[in-house]
Amino acid sequence: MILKAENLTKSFKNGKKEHIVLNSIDFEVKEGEIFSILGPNGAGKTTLIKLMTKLLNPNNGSIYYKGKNIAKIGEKYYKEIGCVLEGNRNTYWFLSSLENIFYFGRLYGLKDGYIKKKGYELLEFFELIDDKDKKVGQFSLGMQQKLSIIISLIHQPKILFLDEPTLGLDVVSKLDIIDKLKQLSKNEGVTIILTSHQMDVIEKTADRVLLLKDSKIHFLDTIDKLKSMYSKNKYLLKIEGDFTKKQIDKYFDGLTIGNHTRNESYTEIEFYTDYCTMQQNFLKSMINDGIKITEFFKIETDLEEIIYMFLKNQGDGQNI
Ligand SMILES: Nc1ncnc2c1ncn2[C@@H]1O[C@H](COP(=O)(O)OP(=O)(O)OP(=O)(O)O)[C@@H](O)[C@H]1O
Repeated sequence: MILKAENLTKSFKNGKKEHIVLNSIDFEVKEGEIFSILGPNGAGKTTLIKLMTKLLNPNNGSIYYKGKNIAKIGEKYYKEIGCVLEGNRNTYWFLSSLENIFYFGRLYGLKDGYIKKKGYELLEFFELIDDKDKKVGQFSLGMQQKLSIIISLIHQPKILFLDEPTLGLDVVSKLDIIDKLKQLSKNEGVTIILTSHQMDVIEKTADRVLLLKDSKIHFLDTIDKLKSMYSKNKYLLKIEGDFTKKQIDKYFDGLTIGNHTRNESYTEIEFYTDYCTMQQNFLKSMINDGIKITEFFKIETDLEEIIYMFLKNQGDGQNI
């Protein structure tokens, strides 16, 4: 475990009212993992990142880095972490990428020789080496984001915090950044803590996800666990000819019906069920009644759908 939050509470004053964003939450981040923070708009994801990077102080509770309270570590903590918050204010547009790297490297107190070596290494790794002398103002969004990440890695932090790292990026840039983050975590052992609203990014990167809602943690585990706990079996059945409403009611009695299409030549029905035996029984009786089934398969529920239903149901997973 590299980071631990204990009884963490953060509220903001909204006029005379106190708005509690995080209410006494506890969690641990494992060394080298990619840890994703999810939640609806305003859930407190950025606030949590700001608390972990000491840009904000909690009202209550503590965060421990390798067992030490970050409030007591002082400036040294910033040598252990790197951070890219949302937006492109992290770099200077009138400077080249290499000049930006030197500027920020020197702010960390690093020697020029080291900055050059590490800077070139990172520029190579992120495939920006050919653009080292180009002004950042001429960079695409994807290139700017890569440079921001390079800068946040120049002092070899143990933890990298990223707030919406792939926001606004095209598919290629997004996949490229995802690939680099995975390599950093798996090969270099960098712990990555990120927020994102893009479920494909979470699904491709995260070892574990923390789901925030209503100032509490509703889930903290792997995506597979989330899927196995909250995804219901969703199936599609296609049959020849028009299936009457009466027939649907007869055969699908007790099952949740999703989208369905009916026309003269075929009927397509999506339905949810948890019970294998029930499916088999109703399929059997359909076949016995001479109904011709042309397709029958399970539809994978994607993460976006699961999270949506999970949050809609207050995280209790009922009705999914
Ligand atoms: N400095 C601040 N002063 C007052 N309220 C704040 C401050 N920072 C955040 N908040 C409030 O705290 C809540 C959580 O904000 P935060 O930005 O952490 O949410 P988020 O989960 O990152 O949202 P989003 O997904 O929209 O980026 C919001 O209601 C926001 O208005």
